[in-house]
Amino acid sequence: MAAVGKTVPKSPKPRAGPGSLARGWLILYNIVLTAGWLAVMYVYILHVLNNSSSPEVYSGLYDSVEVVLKVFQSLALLEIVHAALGIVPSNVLLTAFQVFSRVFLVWGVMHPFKEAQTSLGASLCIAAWTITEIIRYSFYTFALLNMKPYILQWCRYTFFIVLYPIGVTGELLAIYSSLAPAAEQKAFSLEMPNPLNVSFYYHYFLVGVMFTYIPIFPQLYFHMVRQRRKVIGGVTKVAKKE
Ligand SMILES: CCCCCCCCCCCCC/C=C/C(=O)SCCNC(=O)CCNC(=O)[C@H](O)C(C)(C)COP(=O)(O)OP(=O)(O)OC[C@H]1O[C@@H](n2cnc3c(N)ncnc32)[C@H](O)[C@@H]1OP(=O)(O)O
Repeated sequence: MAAVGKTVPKSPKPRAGPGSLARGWLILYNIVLTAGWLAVMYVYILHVLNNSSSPEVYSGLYDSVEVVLKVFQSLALLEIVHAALGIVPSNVLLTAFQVFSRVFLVWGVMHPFKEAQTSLGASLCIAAWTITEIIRYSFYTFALLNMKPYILQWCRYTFFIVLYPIGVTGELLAIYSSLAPAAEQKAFSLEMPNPLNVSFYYHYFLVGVMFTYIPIFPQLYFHMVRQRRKVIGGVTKVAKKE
């Protein structure tokens, strides 16, 4: 019997899922993105198998995956839209940091600079992104279909522990490889004198981006640690008999 005067803890309200139109869209989106990243993985593995004994094994990898990578990494921008519209309960800011950093790597670092394309960093981060995204989008698809295979859920909330550091190391190495060519070519830079009376040096901007990883990466990482605790790491509370 509940004691008089004692407050009974409220159980959290179950969160409403997306409406049927949004749900249909998300299922389609997640299936397409799973297929896209599977295609990246297929091309990646094929490239490695065909070049296993040559230095091209990592230096030529970007050329092989370029088109599929660009398409499917860019489609991730829709994730920010999903979070902003509230059709998925993700944090908009964290999602934006996560997606922008990758889209920026693809279009602002690898696309313009051969040195970044052929760096070890590029193949490291592309491998980490690919494994993460195949698991993540397929997990979301199953979840929307009211199925949550435990193995997939476990991978979704565990692999990041090693894949995040690998991905970030790869990204930083790729940006680092682009610094010298960016400075040399004065790429995307604006020198004085000019009518706007401002100067902009892209290689300094790239250095600035590298520094932003210091405050932002731990936030993303510990967000995932909290998600892991919430989803698979919870302690089962046994109700005490009074
Ligand atoms: C000029 C620009 C410069 C920018 C500079 C920025 C610097 C940034 C530095 C940081 C660098 C990071 C680099 C990243 C590298 C890598 O990715 S390496 C590979 C390893 N990576 C990972 O493992 C990624 C892990 N991160 C994420 O998954 C996300 O990005 C996240 C935003 C951090 C995840 O958060 P969240 O959305 O909260 O996670 P979930 O638990 O999965 O989802 C919460 C709920 O939302 C539902 N949901 C989300 N998306 C979908 C979807 N597409 N479809 C359906 N449902 C979705 C999900 O199911 C959850 O719902 P509930 O179960 O009901 O809670």
